[in-house]
Parts: sequence; structure tokens; C-alpha cells
Amino acid sequence: MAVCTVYTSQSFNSTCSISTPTKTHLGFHQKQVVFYSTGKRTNKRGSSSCGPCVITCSAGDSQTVVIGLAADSGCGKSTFMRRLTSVFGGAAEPPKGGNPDSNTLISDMTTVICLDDYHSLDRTGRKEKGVTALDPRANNFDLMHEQVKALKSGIAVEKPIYNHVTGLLDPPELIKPPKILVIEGLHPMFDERVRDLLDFSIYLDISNEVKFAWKIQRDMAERGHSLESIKASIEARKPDFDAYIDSQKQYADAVIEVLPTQLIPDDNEGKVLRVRLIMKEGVKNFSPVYLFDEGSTISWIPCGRKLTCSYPGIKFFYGPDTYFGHEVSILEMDGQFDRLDELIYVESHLSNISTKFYGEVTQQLLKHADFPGSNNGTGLFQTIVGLKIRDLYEQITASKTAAPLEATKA
Ligand SMILES: Nc1ncnc2c1ncn2[C@@H]1O[C@H](COP(=O)(O)OP(=O)(O)OP(=O)(O)O)[C@@H](O)[C@H]1O
Ligand SMILES: O=C(CO)[C@H](O)[C@H](O)COP(=O)(O)O
Repeated sequence: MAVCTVYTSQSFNSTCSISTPTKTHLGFHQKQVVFYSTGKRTNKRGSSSCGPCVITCSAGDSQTVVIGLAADSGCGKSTFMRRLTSVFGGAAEPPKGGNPDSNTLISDMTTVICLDDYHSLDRTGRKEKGVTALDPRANNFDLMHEQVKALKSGIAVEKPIYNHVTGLLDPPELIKPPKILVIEGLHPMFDERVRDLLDFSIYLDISNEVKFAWKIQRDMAERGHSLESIKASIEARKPDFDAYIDSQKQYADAVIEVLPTQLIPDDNEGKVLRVRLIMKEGVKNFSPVYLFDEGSTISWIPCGRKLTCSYPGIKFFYGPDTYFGHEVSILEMDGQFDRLDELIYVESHLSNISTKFYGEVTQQLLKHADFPGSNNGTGLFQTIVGLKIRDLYEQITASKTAAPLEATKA
């Protein structure tokens, strides 16, 4: 009897079959399909003595909704993820009993995987080849595509781990298909195949001035780096950042742009921020948020009797625009809240925010008042995008449950 050797990094949570030119084996279950026959992990499906093998797996019962979040390092992805998982309830934690340096966060509804895990070159490898982690040549997009596709169709995968402590690639961890999969990191929208798997995509666009201020705050104050080394690291990453990361924002369904304030002339402190939520029109299951009147152009200073504002105040803007040739709606907030509980006044003038009860945005922000950006547009818009993602997820799952019913009726 021919022996077929299958090399795969995948494991399966559903019924699978393997077919070779000579034989088809049906009904394989998870553990029977995963072979590491050489004792070494390899990311390629392959074959040995019996010719090419094809593995076919039926999808699990429910489909995973996939969200992409792109940003440079140190631009607030983790903070955004904490706000998003909080909207769905339950704490997000690394896989239980797994690698303590895992980058994955799992909660009841969501699994957040960090795309750094698809670095194909470790720290030494990148140094030897003279490439940065932002360079596509340092990342395995074939595996990223294969695994995101598998998870989306309900199939578990053995995902590699990039260890940020050692700079090495660690043995893989098992990721089961969640209800909502968030892929966050440098390149969720770089590869067209991966991009096509996304149900919704977000880009955090932090201007250079603000990025620098945040880096100083974290890497100098918390990690003991020098000002020169921070400057040098930003400069060294810039060409690849422009070429491979920043270029992805054209594909995003929502962009959160963070800029220095316009309320303080020549501000160079970077503490007060002007934040713009750019929302693409015509995205399936997503209707942009608006202020007062959908489609109008509105400038609003809410400070006065109902909102306490110290210098330099708060200014909102809302209106239609174009972004990389797409029609968009833009909601902008410049300035910061003195009293977070008064945000309810602003919330009550926003529509399409996908809340389940009056004041949910304010409640979410108050709950995480200690997260960076809770008193400005970054926290406000991240929270709103979190609620929109919940709404998108509910619409997708509702349409799936409704579909068989419709079919029966017909
Ligand atoms: N909205 C914000 N307002 C002010 N500072 C912020 C905000 N978001 C993030 N920061 C600052 O930037 C730092 C990095 O944030 P965070 O860890 O969320 O980013 P990240 O993109 O996940 O970073 P990395 O990829 O390097 O892990 C924080 O420690 C904080 O100092
Ligand atoms: O841009 C990054 C994404 O977080 C990191 O720089 C990249 O993952 C390499 O990590 P490290 O510096 O820990 O080797």
C-alpha cells in the first residue's frame, strides 16, 4: 500500500479528505490529517511516494468574520484592540497554557492575531539580509493567506509565533476559528489575497509629529531608550513605512487619522490632537456615522452650557469628501474633553453610531478612562468603530441565519 506523506502546518476542526492519484481517503478527522513526518514543521503542503496530495475540508458550521487593522508599530493598535474586545465583553487573554510570549489575544467572541507572527525572517535573518520587518521580503504572505482563509472557513490552524523578546520564530500555536478574527499589524491589506478575505478594514494613520511624541512617551519614559535612538529608528523605518505600510490606507474601509491640533497656532507639544474618522461610502454592512444631518457639511463648537471646555476648546467637523478616489464621509474632532461624562452631550448629536442603548459610547469611554486617548477623538472614534464592527458582525450572522429560511420559502 502506498504511503502518502502530507506536510502541512494546518490542523483541522472538521471532516477532511485526502486524495492522491491512487486513493481517496474520506472522513479524516483533525489529528489524523496533521502529519509532521520529518519531525520538522514546514509550511507547505506536499507529497512523497504517492504523488501530489490534495486535502479538502468541509467548513465548520459558522463562518468567521475577519477584520483587518493596519498601523505602524507604536501607533495604538493594542489600545484599539482593548477597546474593541471590550465592546464584545469578556477579557482578552493569551492562549491558556501556551507560549508566554504569544502575541495572540483570545476572548469569548474575538481572537486577535498579530501579523508579526508571519515574519519569515527572524531578527538575525533581517539583519543579515539588510531588510526591515516592514519589507514584504521579511514576511510570509502565502502562509498568512492560507491560514486566514482556513480560519475564515472554520478550520483551525497551527500559526507560527514571532517572539519579540528573543527575536526568534517559536514553535507554532493552535488557533481555532473564532466568531470574529482580527488580524492586526503591519500588513493586513498589503497582499491582495489577504485583503479580499477581510469583511472590514481599518487603518490607523498617525502623523509623523504625533507618532514621534507617542514614541518618546513610551520608549523613552517606559523603555529607557534615548531620544537619538528613537529618532534614528523612525528615520530608518521611514522609506519602507511609506512604501509598504502607509500605502495600504487607500484600501481601508475606515481610517482614523491623528494630526496635531489646529486650535493652538504652531503647536509642537503634540498633546492636543485633531482626529479624523474617514469612512468609505458603499461598504457592505457599514453605514457611516454622521453629525446632525447626513450628507451636509457641518462645523460645530459644542463648548458652552452643556460641555465644559478649557483652552483650546473643542471643534467638530462633519462632511462628505473623496479619499484615494473613493467617496467618503469625514467626522473630525479637534481638542479634548475636560469631563468625560459630558461626552453624552456630543454622543446624543451623533447618528448611526450602532449603540444598543442611549449613552453606550460614553459608558464605554468612561469604563476605560485610563486608556490613552480616552479624552479625545482617538478614544471616541476607536470606540465608535468598535460598535460599528459589532453591528457589522451582527448583520453578517443575521443574513446567514436568514438565508436558509429564504431558500425554504422560495
Ligand atoms: N490615543 C492615544 N493617545 C495618546 N497616546 C497614545 C494613544 N494610543 C497610543 N498611545 C501611546 O502609544 C503607545 C503605543 O500604543 P500601543 O501599545 O497601543 O500601540 P501598538 O501599535 O500596539 O504598538 P506595538 O505595535 O509597538 O506593540 C502607548 O504606550 C501610548 O504611549
Ligand atoms: O514593526 C514591528 C511590528 O511590531 C516590529 O519592529 C517587528 O515585528 C520586529 O520586531 P522586533 O523589533 O521585536 O524584532
